[in-house]
Amino acid sequence: MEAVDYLAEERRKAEFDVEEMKIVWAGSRHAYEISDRVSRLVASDPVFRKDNRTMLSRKDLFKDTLRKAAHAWKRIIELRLSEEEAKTLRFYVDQPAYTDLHWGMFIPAIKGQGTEEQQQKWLPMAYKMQIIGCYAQTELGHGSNVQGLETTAKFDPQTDEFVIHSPTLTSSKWWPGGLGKVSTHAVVYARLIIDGQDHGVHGFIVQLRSLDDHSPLPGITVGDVGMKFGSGAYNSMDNGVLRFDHVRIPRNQMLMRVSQVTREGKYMQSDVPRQLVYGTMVYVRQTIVSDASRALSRAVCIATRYSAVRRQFGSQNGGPETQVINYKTQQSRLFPLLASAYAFKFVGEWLKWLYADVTQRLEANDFSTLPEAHACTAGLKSVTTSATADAIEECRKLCGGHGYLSSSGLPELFAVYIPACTYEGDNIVLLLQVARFLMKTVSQLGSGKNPVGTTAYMGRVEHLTQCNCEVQRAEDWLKPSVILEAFEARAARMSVACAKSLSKFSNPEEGFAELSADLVEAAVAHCQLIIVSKFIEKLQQDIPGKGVKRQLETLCNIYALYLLHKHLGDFISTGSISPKQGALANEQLRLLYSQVRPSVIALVDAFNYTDHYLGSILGCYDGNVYQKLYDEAWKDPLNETVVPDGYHEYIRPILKQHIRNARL
Ligand SMILES: CCCCC/C=C\C/C=C\C/C=C\C/C=C\C/C=C\CC/C=C/C(=O)SCCNC(=O)CCNC(=O)[C@H](O)C(C)(C)COP(=O)(O)OP(=O)(O)OC[C@H]1O[C@@H](n2cnc3c(N)ncnc32)[C@H](O)[C@@H]1OP(=O)(O)O
Ligand SMILES: Cc1cc2nc3c(=O)[nH]c(=O)nc-3n(C[C@H](O)[C@H](O)[C@H](O)COP(=O)(O)OP(=O)(O)OC[C@H]3O[C@@H](n4cnc5c(N)ncnc54)[C@H](O)[C@@H]3O)c2cc1C
Repeated sequence: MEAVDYLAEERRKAEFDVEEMKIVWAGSRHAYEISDRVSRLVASDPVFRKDNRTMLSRKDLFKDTLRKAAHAWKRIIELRLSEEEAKTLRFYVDQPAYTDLHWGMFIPAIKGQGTEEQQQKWLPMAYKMQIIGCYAQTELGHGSNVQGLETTAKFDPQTDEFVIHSPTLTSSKWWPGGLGKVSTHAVVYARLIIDGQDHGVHGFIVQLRSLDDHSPLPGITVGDVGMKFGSGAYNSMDNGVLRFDHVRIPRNQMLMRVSQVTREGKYMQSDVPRQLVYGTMVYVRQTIVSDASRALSRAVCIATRYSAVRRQFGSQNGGPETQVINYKTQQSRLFPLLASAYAFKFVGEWLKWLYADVTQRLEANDFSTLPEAHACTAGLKSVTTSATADAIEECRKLCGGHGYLSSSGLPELFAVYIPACTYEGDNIVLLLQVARFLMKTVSQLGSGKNPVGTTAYMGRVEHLTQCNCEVQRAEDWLKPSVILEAFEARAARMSVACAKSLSKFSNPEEGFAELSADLVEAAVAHCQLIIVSKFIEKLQQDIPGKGVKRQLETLCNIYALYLLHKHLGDFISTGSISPKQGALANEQLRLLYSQVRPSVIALVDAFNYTDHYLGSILGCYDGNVYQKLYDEAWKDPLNETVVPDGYHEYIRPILKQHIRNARL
C-alpha cells in the first residue's frame, strides 16, 4: 500500500460521525462555520504564507509579521469581520504579533480598570487602531512579585500631573510584547506616590512614541529585548525594554476605577476590591486555557496522522510492516494526549462561562466569586500549559527522527508555546495562589460557611476523608461517580493533610514556605479534579451525532484513568484507592486504548485544521509524508548549490593536506 493511502483507510474505520464531532469541538454550529470559512480564507491568502518562517532573519521575520498584521487588519475592515471572526483570523494566521497585546491586554486593561469617562476617551481610538498599546507591568528585577515593582508615578499638585520615572536599572520595564518597536502607548504599572506616601502599584496610560514619526517621546528610552528561544517562534514579537526619565502625564491618565487621585492630591478608594488591578491577568489566563487545547490538539493531530502512516518492524511473509500507532507503547503515550486536548477544550469553554459570570457580577458590584475566579484561572492556566508544553515535546518524540525536522512543525510549535508556562504568571507561583485559596477554604470548614463552586466537594470532607473506593473489577472504573469520588477524595485528602501540617507551625507564612512543594501538589490535584469533573458534566449534555457521545465518553475515561495512573502515588498514599484498584484502572485503560484506536484519525480530523494551519509535513491531511519530506529537503538554502559556500576556504585545504604531508 502507498503511504498516501494509509489515512484514507483509517478514515473508513471511524466509529462516529466526524462532521458532528467538528461541531462539538468548535463549540457550536455557528462557531464551526466561522472557523471553517476563516481558516480557508487564511490558507488561500499568499500574504499569510508561513512555510519559510524559520529560515528568516530576525529583521525579515519582524517585517513579515508587520506585513501580516497590516494585511489582517485590512481584511478585517474590508470583510467587516465580527469580533469572533477577527479573533479566529488571528488564530489561523498563527504568528504572534503586537496586535495580540493591543487587543488582548491593552484594551481589556482600560475596559476593566478605567472609569466610564476614561473608556470613552481611549477605547474608540484603540478600537480603530489610531493608537497601539501594550501592557507594561514586568520589570527587569520583578515579574512574579507585582508588589515589588519599582517604577514610580509621583503626583505633582502644581501641574496636576504624574511624573513617571525609572529610578533604578532593575525598574526598567522588561518583556512587554509590542513595546519594543511598535506600541505608541502603554498601560504602565507603577507605584503611586503622593506627598512622599507610597500607595502601591497602579496602572497609568502613557504615550511612548510620536504619532507623527514614531520616534520615542522625550524622557523615554525604548527598544527590543533581543532574540528568544528557537527559530521563528516567538521572535515575531517585539518584547521590549523601557525606561522613563521623569515623564509627565496628565492626572486623568491614571486608571481610576479602583482608586482615584483628586485635583488636591487626595487618594481615594472605591468599594471595588484592590485586586481588580490584577483583573487583566485573570482575563488573559482564561484565554490561555483555550489556547492550550489548540496547541495541544495541533501537536496531537500531527503525531497521530504520522503514527498511522509510519511503519516499523513486524512484516510477515513480505507483507507490510506494523503501523507504529498499533504499538501499545505508542498508544499509551499518544492517546492520553488526544484525550487531554478534548478535556482542555471543554474546561476552557467552562472557564469562559465562569469569567463571563464573574464579569457580570463585578458590574453589579458583587465581588463574591472573584477569589474563585482567580484560583480557577490561575490553576487551570498553570496545569493546562505545563501539560501542553510537555505534550508537544512528547509528540516530537512520537514522530521519531522526522519529528526533529523543522518541517514537522513541532520544533517551532514547542518554541512558541513554552513561554506560556511563564507569561501571565509563572506556573508554580500561580499554583501557590491556588494552594492559598484551598487552605483558606479548609480553614473555614465547620464555620458555617459552606464551600461553593469548584470547592463544593470540600463540604463533604468528612465523607471524602473516610470513604472507600468501591471498584472491584476493571469495568467499575467506567462509572463517572466512581472516577469523580476517587479524584475528590485524593484532592480533599491532600488539602486536609497540608492544612494539618500547616497548623503545626506557629508562623503560618513560614509554614506555607516550608510546605510549598506539597501545597503545589495539592493544588494540582484540585485543578485536575476540575478538569475531570467538567468533562463529565459535558457528557451530561445532549450531544447529537452517531457515536459522538460514545467516543467522548471513551476519551473522558482515558483522560481520568491516565491521570490516575500517572499520579498513582497520590491516590494510594492518601488511601483514596488501593494498589489493587490502581492495577484495575490500568487494565481498564489498556482496554480503552483498543476501543478508541479505530477512531483516532477521525478524532483528530474533527479539529478541522487546514494543512496551512498545521504547518507540518508529518501531519498533512493526505498522509503523503515521504514524498513531501523528500521534496522539502531540496528547498533548503544549503541545497541551492551542489558545492557549498566555504568549500574552497575550509574543506578543500583539509582534503588536500595529505598531498602536502606526502611532500614533506
Ligand atoms: C490585526 C488584528 C487582529 C485582531 C486580533 C483580534 C484579537 C486578538 C485578541 C486577543 C489575543 C488574546 C489574548 C492573548 C493576549 C495575550 C497572550 C499572549 C501573550 C502573553 C503576554 C504576556 C503578558 C504578561 O505576562 S503580563 C504580566 C503577567 N504577570 C503576572 O502574571 C505576575 C504574576 N503575579 C501575580 O499575579 C501576583 O503578584 C501574585 C503572585 C498573585 C501575588 O500578588 P500579591 O498582591 O503580592 O499577593 P497576595 O498577598 O498573594 O495576594 C493578595 C490577595 O489578592 C488575591 N489575588 C491575587 N491575584 C489576584 C487576581 N488576579 N485576581 C483576584 N485576586 C487576586 C490573592 O488571592 C490574595 O487574596 P486573599 O488576601 O484573600 O488571600
Ligand atoms: C514571552 C514572554 C512574554 C511576556 N509578555 C509580557 C507582557 O506583555 N507584559 C508584561 O508585563 N510581562 C510580560 N512577560 C513577563 C512575564 O509575565 C514574567 O516573566 C512572568 O510573570 C514570570 O515572572 P519572572 O520572570 O519574574 O519570574 P521569577 O519570579 O523570577 O521566576 C524565577 C523562578 O523563581 C520561582 N519563584 C518565584 N517566586 C516564587 C515563590 N514565591 N515561590 C516559589 N517559587 C518562586 C519561579 O517558579 C521560577 O522558577 C512576558 C514574559 C515572556 C517570557
